[in-house]
Amino acid sequence: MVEHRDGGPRRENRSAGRPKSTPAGAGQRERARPSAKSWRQVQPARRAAYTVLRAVQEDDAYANLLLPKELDRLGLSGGDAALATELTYGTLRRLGTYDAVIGLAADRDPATIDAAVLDALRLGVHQLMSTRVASHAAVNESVELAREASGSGAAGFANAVLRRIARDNPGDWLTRVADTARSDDERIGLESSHPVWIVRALRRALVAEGRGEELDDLLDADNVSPRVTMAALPGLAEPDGTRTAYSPVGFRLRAGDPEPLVRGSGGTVRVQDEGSQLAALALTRLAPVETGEKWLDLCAGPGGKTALLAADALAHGATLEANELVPARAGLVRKAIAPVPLEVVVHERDGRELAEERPGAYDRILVDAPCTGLGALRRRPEARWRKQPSDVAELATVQAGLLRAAVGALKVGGTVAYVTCSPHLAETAAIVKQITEELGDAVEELDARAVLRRVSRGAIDLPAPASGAGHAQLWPHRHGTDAMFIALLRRVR
Ligand SMILES: C[S@@+](CC[C@H](N)C(=O)[O-])C[C@H]1O[C@@H](n2cnc3c(N)ncnc32)[C@H](O)[C@@H]1O
Repeated sequence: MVEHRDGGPRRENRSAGRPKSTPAGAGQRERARPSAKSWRQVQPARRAAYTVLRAVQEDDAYANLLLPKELDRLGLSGGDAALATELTYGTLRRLGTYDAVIGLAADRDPATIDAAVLDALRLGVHQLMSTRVASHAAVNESVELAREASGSGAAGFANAVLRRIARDNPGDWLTRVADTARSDDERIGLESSHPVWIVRALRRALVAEGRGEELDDLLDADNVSPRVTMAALPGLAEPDGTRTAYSPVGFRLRAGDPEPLVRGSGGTVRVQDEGSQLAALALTRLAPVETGEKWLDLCAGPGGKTALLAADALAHGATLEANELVPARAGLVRKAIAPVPLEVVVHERDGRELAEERPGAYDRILVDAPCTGLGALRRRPEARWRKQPSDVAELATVQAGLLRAAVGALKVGGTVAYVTCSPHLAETAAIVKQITEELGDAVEELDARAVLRRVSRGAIDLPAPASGAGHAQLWPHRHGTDAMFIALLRRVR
């Protein structure tokens, strides 16, 4: 039986506890610098992907931050860069399924396989099961990577496992993997490569709005790279491409790399998920802005939404302050808003303290709260394996504290937008319910879905939750956005 943590692959050092007598893959660790010959044998795109996989497993690196550096270091661009990206992201996303396949093909728990060899196997399995790469290339280069990592014994082991996997088609392996599941949720987790606790959390969120039947589509969407969406800062730039369906400032490039357009625009055009655009605009456009309104972005780093708030504040004569707990991220906020000619003070504080010190000060506050990020799994390929159910409870305390403090910092009649890029009910509806119950008739929840329908360029499918609450939930499979949650609370006394 393949061992999983909640259906996901184990992340502990896979060498630990490995039986000394196990054969190949296990280890003689004849690790040495790759020979000139082996450097020739492994394509740079595969080598880049493998390097990133290793760093993600060993150093807790983030693939989306490390991969561009690795591409740069190896001088990869165009098709090679695209291949390296697909191999890295695809392998990381599908790790749960691939480890289960490897466990069956090797007839041993993947946790007992040398970690560096296991990563080489995962890269090979991804190519065999999910790409059109020729199987001899997928097998040979992964075997070479295993050899470099752990010697000829490991190469023999990797060769045997990958050839066994290559013999049958991916559908057969998926059926075998599904047959190992002890429950329906575990089966769904293994097939879709999601930890079981995340499968359940996503299902609960969909069921809450009467759309439980969309779960498979959502899990599939998590395994596909999102299309790049751009935002044109209102009043400072115009959408320059195919317009997106919902955001009035969103568009897609006709083709190619967004970087030259971003640079050429002086930062007034930027890459931004359409859901993030809508979340910011739901606050700035929920009602006409009165000149002199005071706005605050309480959890601003790295500043994507701050830039949109700043542009709308500038256009309508409002003022804006921003705050971010982590100084390095506060620096990113300053950079993000630099293209907007508006004076914005960026505080570096715990948002709860900052807001508590300013009772009744603001007309509009954005609380884009720190969260598990379960709504952005498609763009953070390793995140699903890193997050733990215990993270949710810890974050919920901070989220409730930030929202409570933000409401206190509103003027009477002012509005806070509570936003997360997670659809987990404990981080979304439960936080809003807790704070509205706590504050009683001091706050009212506005109809965020109606606001979004007004802001949106086109019709937007936002079912009402059975609870009757006013929030809006966006979804990757339905809207093509990250799963952003948006609730609007108005202070009424
Ligand atoms: C979801 S991110 C915000 C994303 C940002 N609004 C954007 O669109 O680019 C949440 C941010 O809150 C920050 N944060 C975490 N705890 C905080 C706290 N207690 N007070 C203020 N900021 C906090 C995190 O460092 C993180 O940068």
